[in-house]
Order: sequence, then structure tokens, then C-alpha cells
Amino acid sequence: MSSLSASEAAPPDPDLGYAIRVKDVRVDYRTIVDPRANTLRHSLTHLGRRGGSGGRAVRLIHAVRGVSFDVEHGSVLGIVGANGAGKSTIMRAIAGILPPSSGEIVVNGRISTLLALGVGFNGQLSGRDNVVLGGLAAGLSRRQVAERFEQITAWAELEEFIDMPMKSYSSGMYGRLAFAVSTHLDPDVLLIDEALSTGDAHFRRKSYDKMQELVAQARTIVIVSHGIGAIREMCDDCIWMHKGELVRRGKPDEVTAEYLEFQGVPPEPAKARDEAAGDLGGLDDAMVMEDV
Ligand SMILES: Nc1ncnc2c1ncn2[C@@H]1O[C@H](COP(=O)(O)OP(=O)(O)OP(=O)(O)O)[C@@H](O)[C@H]1O
Repeated sequence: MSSLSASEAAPPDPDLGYAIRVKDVRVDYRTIVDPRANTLRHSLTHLGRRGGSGGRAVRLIHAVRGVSFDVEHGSVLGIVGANGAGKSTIMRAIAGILPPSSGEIVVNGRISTLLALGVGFNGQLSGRDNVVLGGLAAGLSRRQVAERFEQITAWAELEEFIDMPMKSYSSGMYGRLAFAVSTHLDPDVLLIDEALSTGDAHFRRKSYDKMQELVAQARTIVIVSHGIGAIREMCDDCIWMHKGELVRRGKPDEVTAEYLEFQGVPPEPAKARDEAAGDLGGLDDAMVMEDV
């Protein structure tokens, strides 16, 4: 599931020379550990019970450790790294959802986010209601939302489904609508965390084209993905994070090759690129619906 949000900010200040500045950022999570609960027997006998506070300890997880980078206006930055490397955490911090424990984050312009985790659309409401609410939450007026509504649903190819509750959408359909809304809000900075992975080849092609359109308008995009092909295809700059630290920054081909080698993975064929290039048909080809 994807979530989307956008925040109002002043228009980008061209004098700043960057779209995003991340300066010596640390993000720590506090979590509770119960050192007594270290056996399967204990877990089974205490399943679902809340124990007393005795014996439990607070553990700090250093999810992001002293990370610094700037993102230039109109560039597409990819972030790669193993599970738990801190990619989603830094994205949430840039989005303003999670305040850094220390350091500084500056976003120069209006930000729109499409993140893999968190509260997203309301599944009980129709696609139509969610588009309207998403637009209003992003600071658009009712008129602006109405003006963009047709464009958003047409882009998502969901006109037939727009009055159905979103809980009846597949994860790919949900992803299409979330992507359509977040990219039609005129963001200066768009953050996309693994949200592209839900779409089929046709949708990925369209998403790629839409992102190119945003980049041509000097919008800035940051993408987190485990799809190395997508990072190589879409990004012009790449960061590799490992255990909360930024270990490498450079050209996507080089950084991802080093990352894959470190992971012991043979160089990945550009699967995403190949799939994105081929139009495998839209949603209509994949489903059958009947009014009763
Ligand atoms: N809400 C949370 N509470 C406590 N620890 C968390 C929380 N979210 C993430 N972490 C921890 O922070 C670290 C970084 O997690 P994060 O989700 O940023 O990694 P990631 O690189 O996005 O991983 P993945 O590729 O698996 O999505 C991990 O050690 C994770 O266990």
C-alpha cells in the first residue's frame, strides 16, 4: 500500500541552489525490548499479554547516522541499500513525517510524497472522495481539485472504478491512483519510496514518462527502490546507504554495480528497463467486470 501526502511551502528559492539539503542527519528510534522474552516457550505462554514494566529496557535504533547530501534542482536521485539500511527513514525525515534526532533538513519548495508505509487513502471511501481529500490536504482549492480530477483519473485509467470504495482496488490500482494524485499536485520535490513496484509494465512505463515530464519542468525526484534496473533507468545520481550511513554516491550504473557486488549478486540485467519499454497492455486487458 502506498500513502501520499503533500505539504505547502513557499515556492523554491533559486538562490539556494539545491532542492533538498540533508546535513549531518541522525534519526534514532526508541523501542522497548524485553530481555526475558528470548525463548519460544516464553513467547508462546505470554502471547498477547502485556507484562509489567520490570525487566524491560529501551533500546535506541540508530536508523540514520550522520548522513549528508544535497539534491540539485531538476535531478532524479536514487537511493539503494539492503533491508534496514535506513532508506525509508531518511525519506520520512525529508518528507517531514519523522523529525531527525539531530542535523538539518531543508526542502526548497513544495514537496509531495508517495511512500510505501503509513496512512494513505481511506479504503472505505471511493476513489473520487480520496482524490478530492488528497488534493485538499495538499493545499489545493476545491476548484483546482475539480480542474485536475479528470486528468488524474484518466492518467490512472481508473474512470470505471472511481466511484467504488478503494478497499475493492488491487494494490496496483491503489498505486496508480496514489501516483496520479501525487504527480498532479505540481510538486517541486517528489519522494517515491518503493511505490512503483506495485504497478504492471504498462503503469511503470507511464510512471517513467510522467517522471520525465516532471524532470523536464525542473522538478526534483528522489526514488527508493530495490529494483536496480529502475534506478539505472530513471536516476541521474545515486546514493548507497548501509547500516544508516551513506557509503557511496555517484553515477547510478557505478554505485549500483558496487552495491550488487557487495551483496554478492551477479550484475542484474536491466529487467525493469526492458519491462518498462514494452507496453504489455493496460488494466482493461487484465480484468472482467459486469454490472448486476
Ligand atoms: N518505527 C520503527 N521503530 C523502531 N525501529 C524502526 C522503525 N522503523 C524502522 N526501524 C529500524 O530502523 C532501521 C532502518 O529501517 P528503514 O525502514 O529505514 O530501512 P530501509 O532501508 O528502508 O529497509 P527496507 O529495504 O527493508 O525497506 C532498521 O533497523 C529498522 O529496524
